Amino acid sequence: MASRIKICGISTPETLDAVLAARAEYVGFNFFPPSPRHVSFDRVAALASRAGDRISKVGVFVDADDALIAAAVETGKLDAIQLHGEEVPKRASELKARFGKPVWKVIPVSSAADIARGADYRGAADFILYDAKTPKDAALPGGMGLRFDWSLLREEKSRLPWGLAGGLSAANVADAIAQTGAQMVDTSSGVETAPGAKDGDAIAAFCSAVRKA
Ligand SMILES: O=C(O)c1ccccc1N[C@@H]1O[C@H](COP(=O)(O)O)[C@@H](O)[C@H]1O
Repeated sequence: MASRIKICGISTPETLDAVLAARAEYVGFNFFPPSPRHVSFDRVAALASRAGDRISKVGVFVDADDALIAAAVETGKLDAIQLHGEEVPKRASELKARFGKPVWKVIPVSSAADIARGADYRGAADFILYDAKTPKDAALPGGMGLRFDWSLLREEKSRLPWGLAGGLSAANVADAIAQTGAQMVDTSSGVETAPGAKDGDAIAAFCSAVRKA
């Protein structure tokens, strides 16, 4: 079965239409203010209503408080909450209980020990997304086009559904799927011409490469 696809960091109607046309399963809206892909509430309301039920809408949060997540869930009509910060398992379970939405926990990876941390979220999160660890002094914890050593995923034992992110593009996603068997692949900067500027052709090429993989 083809891997599911998430295109993350969508902030314009034109690029949302490209994601819909390419039949990705998930679109990501970024609620981390320092990100070049951050969306305002006004904008996300318009995007959510344009998308309707044609795609699952995932909100990306970095150590956000409940008030921000509540406003985003409501305004962006979110179907899932992606935690891309240092949220511990207890925080993931609290958010799952409070909002009644699937919680995706991102695990930043640079070693086998990081992959093992996925199991800590059993019973707390619904889905694990393995992404490359960004440098300590980086402005963003994701969205930097960095890859990790995919062979580390051979040790994946969380027993949770999981996906792969980090430096994926149309050029390497088939190889990533072949090497890891990822059930879902997620990209942001790999379908851009500049940080935050998504490219419709690159989105289509990415989705096509996943389906051919
Ligand atoms: O994209 C961002 O700006 C971002 C900011 C803060 C947290 C997460 C962010 N993006 C996520 O990171 C992955 C990997 O990005 P990339 O493909 O390597 O550019 C992306 O899929 C988003 O889920």
